[in-house]
Amino acid sequence: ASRAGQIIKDVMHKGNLGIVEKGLDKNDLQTEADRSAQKCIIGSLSKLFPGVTIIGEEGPHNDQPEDIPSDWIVTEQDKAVLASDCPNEYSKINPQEIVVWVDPLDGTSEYVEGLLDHVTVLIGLAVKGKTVGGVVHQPFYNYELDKQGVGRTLWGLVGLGVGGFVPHPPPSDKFIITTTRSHADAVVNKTLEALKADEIIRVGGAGHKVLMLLEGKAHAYVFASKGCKKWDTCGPEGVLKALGGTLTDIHGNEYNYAKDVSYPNAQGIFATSKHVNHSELISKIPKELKDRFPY
Ligand SMILES: Nc1ncnc2c1ncn2[C@@H]1O[C@H](COP(=O)(O)O)[C@@H](OP(=O)(O)O)[C@H]1O
Ligand SMILES: [Mg+2]
Ligand SMILES: [Mg+2]
Ligand SMILES: [Mg+2]
Repeated sequence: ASRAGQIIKDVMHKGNLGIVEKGLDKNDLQTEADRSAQKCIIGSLSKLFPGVTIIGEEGPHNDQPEDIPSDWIVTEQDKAVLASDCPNEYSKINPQEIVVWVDPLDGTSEYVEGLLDHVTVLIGLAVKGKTVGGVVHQPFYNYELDKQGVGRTLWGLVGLGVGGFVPHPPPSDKFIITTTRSHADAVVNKTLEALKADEIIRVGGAGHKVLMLLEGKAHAYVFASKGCKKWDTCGPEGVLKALGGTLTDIHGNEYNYAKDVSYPNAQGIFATSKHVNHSELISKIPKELKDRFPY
């Protein structure tokens, strides 16, 4: 994830983002950074873990090894994480039961607009369809103060814990929701109104919004839309879950991350930190809004 983050920075510094619109949707962009970062992550992981299914946002991985620059292929692993004991529940997993969901650049709209700290690299780990871990790398963390910064990498594994950041509870004297800044519609906004937050913070990226929960800047991430996909949520959910938080659809059901599922999170996103009563908050969404999902 951090090598991909460096590639994302290199593309920004070169200045030609190579933007294309995906399909017919002017709100769904892809840049050279999305494409190259995915080659780096999937090229590296598929070499290290050939039996594991890896699914990336930017399409199937058809590259031959010689098509990927050799310095994009990472073989070293994080010594600090590997020094931890692997929880027992993971000691007998077959590679066939694992799916890795890769969002090489989350927050592409914000990357293009220069809101650089909204950008993250997301790698999620699912076993038998359930999210068990994740990595959220923020390449431009603190970039306005620390121009030479290397970003930061947050990780979590259910049963082991989290690393790369200091968890923080949200304020107890007000209720804050974070949501999309670039993909809102009438249903998204009506759902937010029903929850009666004191403050709504609109920022880019599914990864960035889960960061806000991890660091106590918001109580809930609510997005009543089918726009997010499995690669947007698996990685962030892994870190959140490892810290006792919850990410579900707007009915309160967990998503299935097995390799044959459809990509859209068609029933919306509802995520809370462990300091919030998830089901009580979901019960505040009016039935007529919930009944619109999936749509
Ligand atoms: N209506 C929509 N169409 C396409 N993608 C959408 C979408 N709504 C949300 N997403 C995707 O979900 C992620 C989080 O969105 P948001 O920042 O609006 O909360 C973004 O991921 P990417 O930037 O990786 O594509 C975004 O593209
Ligand atoms: Mg995208
Ligand atoms: Mg994304
Ligand atoms: Mg993306």
